[in-house]
Amino acid sequence: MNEYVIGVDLGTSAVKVSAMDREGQIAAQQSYGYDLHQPHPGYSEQDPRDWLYGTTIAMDRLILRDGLKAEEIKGISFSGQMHGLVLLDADGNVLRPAMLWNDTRTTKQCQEIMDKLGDKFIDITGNRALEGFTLPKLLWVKENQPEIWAKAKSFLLPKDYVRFVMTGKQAIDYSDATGTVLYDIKKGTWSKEICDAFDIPMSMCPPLIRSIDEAGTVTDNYSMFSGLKKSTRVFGGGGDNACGAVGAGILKPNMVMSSIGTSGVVLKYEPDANVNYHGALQYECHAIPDTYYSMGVTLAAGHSLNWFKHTFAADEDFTEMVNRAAKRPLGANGLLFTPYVVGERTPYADADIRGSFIGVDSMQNKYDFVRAVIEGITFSFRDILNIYDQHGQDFDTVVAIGGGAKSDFWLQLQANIFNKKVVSLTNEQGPGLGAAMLAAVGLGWYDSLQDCAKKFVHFGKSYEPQAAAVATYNDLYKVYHQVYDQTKDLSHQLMTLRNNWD
Ligand SMILES: Nc1ncnc2c1ncn2[C@@H]1O[C@H](COP(=O)(O)OP(=O)(O)O)[C@@H](O)[C@H]1O
Ligand SMILES: O=C(CO)[C@@H](O)[C@H](O)COP(=O)(O)O
Repeated sequence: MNEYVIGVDLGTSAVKVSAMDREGQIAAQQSYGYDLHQPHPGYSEQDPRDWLYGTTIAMDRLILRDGLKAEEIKGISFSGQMHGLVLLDADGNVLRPAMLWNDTRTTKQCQEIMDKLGDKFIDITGNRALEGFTLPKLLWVKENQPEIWAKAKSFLLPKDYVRFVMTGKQAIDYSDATGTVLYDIKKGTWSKEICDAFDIPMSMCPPLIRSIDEAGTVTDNYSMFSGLKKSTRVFGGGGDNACGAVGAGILKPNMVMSSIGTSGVVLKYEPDANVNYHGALQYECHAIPDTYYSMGVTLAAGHSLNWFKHTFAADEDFTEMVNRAAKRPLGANGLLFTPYVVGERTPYADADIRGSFIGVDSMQNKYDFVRAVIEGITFSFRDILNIYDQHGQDFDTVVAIGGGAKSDFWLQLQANIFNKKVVSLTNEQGPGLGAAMLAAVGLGWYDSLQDCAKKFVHFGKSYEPQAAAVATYNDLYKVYHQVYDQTKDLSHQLMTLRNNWD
């Protein structure tokens, strides 16, 4: 009999499920898309039921369309979009739409957190309070929706909610717990000090589990709807970037990952909890037990390109649009784009900054604009790499994952803008692959994630920096780097006007 593990990658644009055999070969994949709701500037929400339906339908299709037998599915684990607040009542019902990682309505609450605890907050959590994180969202609900807050008994993160419905048990894994900023990174527990400071009952924080720990088995109900066997073992899983890093083989300090999904991420493996970037980068528990990672996040990486496509090239094929942009000259005929279309997180924690095109010229065409968007997103990653440079961190290889890594052009562009070797994976399902590996190790198929990586992770093509392009992009980056400072006052004035119109 064949035996499979399933990695569920609960992304922002879609859920992708991948079935893998013991040798790390992909047996089948399915995905299901869902909407993002942005009812006001800075708001970003999804209905947790959409994640649930999407995951169940995708899982059903693995069985009905791809012919996997339910009894062959031995284990399931998750990779989830991080930080999103799913608020539950005493019976485990969802109380309001989930507030996502790119929801930036909580600037006031972040300020209050930092005013009250300051550096102590960074010491405890490893992070500054930023709008996307879960604690400020809890405080926002408490302040603005007291009738909902009164019913709230616990909270979960996105993938933990899907796992809860699957198994009937609530838990959060350590890699996602750090992203709540309610977690004490040195003690390895929920922080009583932070909960007390902001009057969050400790009882709201669910039990903590490791990414490779068994969280339960499939409930009667979920078995009936999904076609999964009740004996299927379900493992903790991790935040999407931790899982992406596992699936990309980022298992030692000299390697860095770049991920172009809805968000953009530059991530580095860290062996212990003592490295201090003073909040300039996020610091999180890894999905590999007792290890950590740091990262910087561009809020709208793939999201900027998707926005441009929906708005100006809705009828075009995505790949064709990117291929046409690749044929435009380096630097898009003098057009620069900053990807701050939903505000920014790293290096500018600024909810009110907005994107701009600088250098618009009547000789440019639509594909210069697409190219400028792609180049601008990649320059924003270089801003993050600069922070690592400033902290004396050195590495020579970047492993690229995410939807953006499907494009040869974008992979080469990363090598040229970063001036580093960029390596792709033979299958770019980084986070889903990482999630499947967590289930494989949880089941005992492998002794460790490092062992599992030897079978499951396969590096693909390498992209070396091209000297002439590197020089051109160095010059352009010097201009790009000034755009934030020179446009922030204008963006803030516009945001004040918009808020008055609402
Ligand atoms: N062929 C392609 N070329 C370049 N970028 C792509 C391509 N296909 C998808 N993308 C980008 O990848 C992003 C989706 O990446 P993915 O890792 O699936 O996101 P998420 O996990 O956030 O749902 C999209 O926002 C899109 O901009
Ligand atoms: O906020 C973060 C990390 O801190 C994001 O990376 C989210 O975890 C969403 O990821 P994608 O949907 O872009 O994969």
